[in-house]
Amino acid sequence: MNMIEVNNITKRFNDKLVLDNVSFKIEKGEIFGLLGPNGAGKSTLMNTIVGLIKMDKGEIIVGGHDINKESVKARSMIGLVPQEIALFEGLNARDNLEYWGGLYGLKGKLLKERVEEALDMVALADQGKKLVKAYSGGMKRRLNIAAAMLHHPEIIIMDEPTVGIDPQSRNYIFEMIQKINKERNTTIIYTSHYMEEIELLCNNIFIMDLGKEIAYGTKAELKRMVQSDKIINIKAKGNLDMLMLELKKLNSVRKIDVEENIIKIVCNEKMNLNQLLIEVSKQNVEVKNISVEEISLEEVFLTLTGKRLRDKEA
Ligand SMILES: Nc1ncnc2c1ncn2[C@@H]1O[C@H](COP(=O)(O)OP(=O)(O)OP(=O)(O)O)[C@@H](O)[C@H]1O
Repeated sequence: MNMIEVNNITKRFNDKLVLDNVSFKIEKGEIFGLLGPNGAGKSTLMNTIVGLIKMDKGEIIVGGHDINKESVKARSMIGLVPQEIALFEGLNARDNLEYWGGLYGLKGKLLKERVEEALDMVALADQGKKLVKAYSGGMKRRLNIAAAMLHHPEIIIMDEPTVGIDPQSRNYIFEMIQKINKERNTTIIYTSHYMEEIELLCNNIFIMDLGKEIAYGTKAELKRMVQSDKIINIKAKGNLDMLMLELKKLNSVRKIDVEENIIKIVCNEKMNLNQLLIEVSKQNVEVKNISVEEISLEEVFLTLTGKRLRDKEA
């Protein structure tokens, strides 16, 4: 069953096209990864799915409900964890969650139970009485996630939940996502510009940049798109610029970079190692080491877009 259908969404801010005919489907119980560099349009897309931003064209169906026509029903199925922390610093964690639970219509014993359950889920049960202003950034983010799950939504959307947090909180968040997905079959949309997080958590992946689909499919399918590619690393000393110029002339070379003393060559299946070695031996370089690597999602992105995923903190 499709939990979310995004059909041909287009959105402009003034004259700027921010979402360009985006479409995908997410099945119930999937952990769906939305990956793209800063400014790709991820937050705009998430906010459109929850109905906070109106699309110019297209259609979004959440659990069978059109977000424009049956917005209350559609929105009630979603717990959104926004990028910005939405907590009262002067209240403790429990009081914050009680406030949010109240907004979802929870009260009395059920509200108390859900608050304890959510605190437990994000491993903050023993910190519930602490004022939020005394929390670390990672703890705040975990509490923010707890707030989004109080009403047991069928879908949780997390907009870059691990930006700028400590590794321990990041691990708690990963464990929590996997647990809630396994135990409650919650559908998760996880947006990130960290390739390794998407690779670890998600079954299906949508890669976007500049508002457009770059690639969409399972991890295996995405890797298969550039499957015949391999990466050859040559560690060498000497005139590497000259060597790179010569190697670029080979038809089988798709991309070539140099970092310190290592030349990294992304090449297709036509690459003949002998030919490569002949080219290398013609140049005035001393080869220290040659190795062949398996392709990663980072390389898939790089090969498809010609760009490295920019890091938020960079
Ligand atoms: N309210 C707005 N008005 C005008 N332009 C906007 C608005 N919101 C977003 N944009 C622009 O739309 C583009 C996509 O932004 P968006 O925040 O959706 O990207 P993102 O992939 O979530 O990036 P990040 O990882 O930095 O959060 C950017 O160029 C941004 O400047």
